[in-house]
Amino acid sequence: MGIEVVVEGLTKSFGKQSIWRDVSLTLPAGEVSVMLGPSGTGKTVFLKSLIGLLKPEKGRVLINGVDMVNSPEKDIYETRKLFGLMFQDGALFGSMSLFDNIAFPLREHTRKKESEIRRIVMERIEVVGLLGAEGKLPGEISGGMRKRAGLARALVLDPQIILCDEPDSGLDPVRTAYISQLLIDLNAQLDATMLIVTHNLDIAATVPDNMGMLFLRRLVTFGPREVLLTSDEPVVAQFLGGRREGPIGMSEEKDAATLAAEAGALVPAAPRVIVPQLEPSPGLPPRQAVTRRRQRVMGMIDSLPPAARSAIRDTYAKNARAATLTMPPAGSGA
Ligand SMILES: Nc1ncnc2c1ncn2[C@@H]1O[C@H](COP(=O)(O)OP(=O)(O)OP(=O)(O)O)[C@@H](O)[C@H]1O
Repeated sequence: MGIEVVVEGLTKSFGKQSIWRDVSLTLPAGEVSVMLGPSGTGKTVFLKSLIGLLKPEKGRVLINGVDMVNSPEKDIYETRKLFGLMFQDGALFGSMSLFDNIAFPLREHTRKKESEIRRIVMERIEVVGLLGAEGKLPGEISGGMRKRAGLARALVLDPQIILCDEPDSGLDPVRTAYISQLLIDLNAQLDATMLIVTHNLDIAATVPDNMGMLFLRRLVTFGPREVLLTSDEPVVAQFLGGRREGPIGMSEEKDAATLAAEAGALVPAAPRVIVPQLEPSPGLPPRQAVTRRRQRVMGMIDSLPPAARSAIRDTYAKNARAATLTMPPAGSGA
């Protein structure tokens, strides 16, 4: 099963530029979480801080008792092996075939024989739907295929925590839908803890168990997906509605005068509908995170805002009805 990641009071700046302050959240073990946020709010910096590649000035990132900010470098290095990372552009070596790219972490970090490496690499290539393309160079395939190759490479060391930085960037809506399904399928197969950074509203609406949003140097919210999807915080509503009206401007933050002018002319946003979360593809095992998440969320339900509470109760009631409908009738012998 995936491992819980506990982030406490994380604060990061570059020189005088503050990126975010006092970020605290827990990525529940084996669940899928999404971090949203306008461009430049430090989502990639957050991912890099989780694996100890960037050092926040304050706070802790606890994984199996190791603090990825303050522990000795050798402990951080060892713990980093639990992660699989998928970068925005796939980050593949241009002169190596897809096979060699995907085999790279195994050749670099393990002493496995070439035959064993071949078995693992081909298995991962099959999982991401790239069978037949293993001999190609990254320059000879599409952006979507490069992303999937990047994902296959992130999977070869059997990661327990998977971080994906904008898995949808540069993809058309159909390819993005495939990537969304692939992420859910991977979660069903590996039961790994996953954090996906994205701007994509379809991924946000259909993939995660939990969602958070970074804006104006702080974590606006993080929790069960229903909390963000029903939130009436102006910044969340604007982002999820994909609207120009609201606190997010072209250069992140609008000035007070523009906001006041907009407030007068604001058309009420359409009510948001919560679409069902994706299920694993037929033939795959159910996601183990589902039962754990349900227990966890029902345990905290009284502390959530009323709109989120009723959305969660609705979702679980619908799931229960669906489960009853698919049960064979009593006495049918099926
Ligand atoms: N190594 C670095 N040194 C200095 N500044 C940096 C460094 N890495 C990132 N930054 C700055 O931190 C800010 C946040 O960058 P980041 O890439 O994390 O944003 P993001 O939310 O992932 O954006 P996008 O959605 O556009 O990818 C930017 O202003 C960027 O210039």
